Amino acid sequence: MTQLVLLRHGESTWNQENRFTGWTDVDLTPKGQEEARQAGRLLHQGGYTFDMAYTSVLKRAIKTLDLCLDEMDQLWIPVVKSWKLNERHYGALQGLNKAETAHQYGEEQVHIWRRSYDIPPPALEPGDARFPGKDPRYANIAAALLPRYESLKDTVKRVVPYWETEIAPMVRAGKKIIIAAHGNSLRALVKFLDHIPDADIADLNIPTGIPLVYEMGEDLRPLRKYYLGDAAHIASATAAVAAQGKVK
Ligand SMILES: O=C(O)[C@@H](CO)OP(=O)(O)O
Repeated sequence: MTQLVLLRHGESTWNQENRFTGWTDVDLTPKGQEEARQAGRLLHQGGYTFDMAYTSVLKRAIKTLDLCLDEMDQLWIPVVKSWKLNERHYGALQGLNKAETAHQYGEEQVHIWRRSYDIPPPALEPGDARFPGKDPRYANIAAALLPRYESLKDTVKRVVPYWETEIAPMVRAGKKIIIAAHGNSLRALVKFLDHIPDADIADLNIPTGIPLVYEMGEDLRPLRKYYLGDAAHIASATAAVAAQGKVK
């Protein structure tokens, strides 16, 4: 049996402000930092240890991993950062308040933008200063590979090959891995691991800062998965993510 832990970053400033975030590199709030530390405490109390960690190139995931590993006294493990684990690129929605967008375009449209499998958000205009090609952290990546928007399906197309070529071989080799990433990059991975049909993925919401443990067979087929922590808190945090697209 192998084990894998997925961890969505703690609350970010734009989670707190209820803004579409995507590739915008916003920081954790104090609550988000505490969620990350609490994740580390739960993992430590549960006797978990890791050989390696993977995260994105966005500071809310990097800092979450750091705070979590600090609580576990495991800051020394190798950490690989990849843009392939970044959040879904939310295109021209990035920065908009989700409830205001629901007010303007309707809750149904916002739900489609947030949770449909293959309907993308509006693209960034050519020349938009937010295009990742203008950001030095993506300087070594061909501009054609960098998104101006992504549907979840597009996110699956970058996350799953990264899982298959970089992370899965480590898990197969018996390495204990934690992946600290984002709501939708983790939804993409969970969809793949659990074989969730396209039509059903809309119902999956992942709360911030709560470790999700997978127990897997040798073939990396999930046998069991569970969040660590208080069940009522996990349920309300998950429902709160789903409700972010409602008119307030
Ligand atoms: O804004 C985002 O980038 C994501 C995660 O915070 O939001 P949503 O849950 O609406 O897909």
